[in-house]
Amino acid sequence: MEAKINKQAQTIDRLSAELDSLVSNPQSEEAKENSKLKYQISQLQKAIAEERTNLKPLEVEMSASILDSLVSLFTVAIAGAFPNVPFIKAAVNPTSPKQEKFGDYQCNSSMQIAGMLKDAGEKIAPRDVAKKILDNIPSNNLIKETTIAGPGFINVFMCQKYMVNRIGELNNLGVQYDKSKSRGRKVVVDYSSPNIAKEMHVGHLRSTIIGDSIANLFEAYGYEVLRINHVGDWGTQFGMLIAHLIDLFPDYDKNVPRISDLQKFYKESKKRFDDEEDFKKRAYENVVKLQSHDPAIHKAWQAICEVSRIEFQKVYDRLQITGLKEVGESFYQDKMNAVVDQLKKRDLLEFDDGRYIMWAPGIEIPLTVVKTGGGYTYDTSDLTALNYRVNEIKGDILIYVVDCGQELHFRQVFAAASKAGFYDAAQTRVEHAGFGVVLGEDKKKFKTRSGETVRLVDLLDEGIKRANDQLLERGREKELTAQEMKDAADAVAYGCIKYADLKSNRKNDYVFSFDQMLDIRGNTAAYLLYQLTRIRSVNRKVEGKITDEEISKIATSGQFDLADPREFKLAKTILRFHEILSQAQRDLLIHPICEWMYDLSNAFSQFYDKCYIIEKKDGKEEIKVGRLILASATASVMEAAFKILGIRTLHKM
Ligand SMILES: NC(=[NH2+])NCCC[C@H](N)C(=O)O
Repeated sequence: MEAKINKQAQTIDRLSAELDSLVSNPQSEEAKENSKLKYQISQLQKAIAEERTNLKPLEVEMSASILDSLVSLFTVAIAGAFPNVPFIKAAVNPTSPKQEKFGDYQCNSSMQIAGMLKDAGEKIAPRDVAKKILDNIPSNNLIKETTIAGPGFINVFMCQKYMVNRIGELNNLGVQYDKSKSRGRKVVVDYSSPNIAKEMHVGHLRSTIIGDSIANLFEAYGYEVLRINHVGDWGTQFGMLIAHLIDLFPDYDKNVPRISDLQKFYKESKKRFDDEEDFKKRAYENVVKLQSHDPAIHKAWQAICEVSRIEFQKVYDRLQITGLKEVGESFYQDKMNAVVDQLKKRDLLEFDDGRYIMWAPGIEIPLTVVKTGGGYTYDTSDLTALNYRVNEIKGDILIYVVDCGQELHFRQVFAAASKAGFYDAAQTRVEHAGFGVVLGEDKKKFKTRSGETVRLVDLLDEGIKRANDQLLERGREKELTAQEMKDAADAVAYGCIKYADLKSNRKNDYVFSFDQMLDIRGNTAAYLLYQLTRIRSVNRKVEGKITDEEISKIATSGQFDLADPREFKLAKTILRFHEILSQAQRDLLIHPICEWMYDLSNAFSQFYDKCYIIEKKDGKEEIKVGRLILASATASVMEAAFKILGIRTLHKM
């Protein structure tokens, strides 16, 4: 019985998440008009309602995310107030800065419920709906007060005592992540994934940066995260690369070939392939030999992979990307036969002009599973990889951080895999987290002045140079040691490159601009890292005047208040941490974390300008301990957020 309820609860969660992402997906704003989407939404609502009716009574689920807790409280209240309404999840949002005087959060479900009641023939004004909802709010320690505004909005004011306790806890324990939902669950994140023997380009940089922070996010909440580098290390192009390698480096199996420029090597091979008949023939033979594991040819292939790997690793080392495990396309070679056999057995493949294709439900273009001549494709290897990740690795969540250009490919693969029974969407969350292309400041494809692809190492070098120049401009070499200067330049350069990417909605194209990303006055890592050093230095003001123990005692007892509106605002922003991260896990969008960090830093500045840590009263100094606690809580959540973004913080800069 318990297990059944759990499963239903999970189904509701999943459906709600699907619904939320349909409704909140910014790109689908116009598409909302789209009747297909509307239908989907109403079907989802119905499905949720059905699950709900089997699952009574609803229970309040309080969590570290204040928003999620409020949603739960209101959801329960609505179910209690209107047991016959086919139930929806309460719509609660934090109020915008302009509306803050009307409340901290707002629930606007009353109108919708009144509409649903009206459809069912019952007339009741939204404001009366709101009253009834409020009568049914379960007792809790979160809400201080509520008001009904306008046509039936419910404004929620947060309880200060609750906030004080949570801030005190942050001071004493640091950020705590609720791991109850992640226990024993695995997340597979496929990211970076460059191609062997080709230059790793800015697209792979995006994938690396975004993928790494998605992986960090799930890991923070206790999931077992597998970071998979699905490198393109297989395919017919290796035939020609191997032929060229054998000609140029006959001792390839003894010494790592010194190919300094793989791009050039690739181009040379291609040219010979196109021009020389004999070379072409050898290239084809190599493909066959590679597939049949001919030892010498296999070694040549490995040598080429090794050269690439060394190049990739340079980028990973500099960006401090760790834990990324290479499981490339070649890994699935021997597993593809079995998958194709299964598909054939289930009669899912269609013979079409020499090749085997597979139609996936709802998708106009079929997958090519077997090429004319028997070879496999990118579709085949991804179907196989998905099957492996679900059924061998036992992943519960699969995430593919790959450019939006491959959106159709992933829709095909996911739909086909589900049709083939490789996974059940009710059990396994499988998502393509796509991202847009990188543009230069001229809004054209990102290239060097001479039109070449930008080498990532060069790009990173330039970042370091610019960050260093900036530090010199600010005269920092007078304060910092040589090592501190180097650390600062590294952290600022890589931090800024990462942050600039992460702060824009990944689905959009993104303009790469060093000037913007390094601007110490803008919403950049440079600015935020600097803010963090300031926040951390607050303690210095009271050095020798109060001990950490005394501070933590006050934090524990909750004997401080948030009387000044700037203190209150800062506390409220700090406490949105888990709400923001919970949404990020739902949407796989990182930019709201950056927006929140910027808000947090602004809230801190406003607080710090007006709320003095030491106040003079009748000629006596009074230490405002609550303010110290607020500053330390700010630093804790900010550091935690930087960690998730994969950005190293500094003590001095
Ligand atoms: N499972 C995957 N298909 N992952 C992404 C691979 C990306 C591919 N190597 C590329 O550079 O475009």
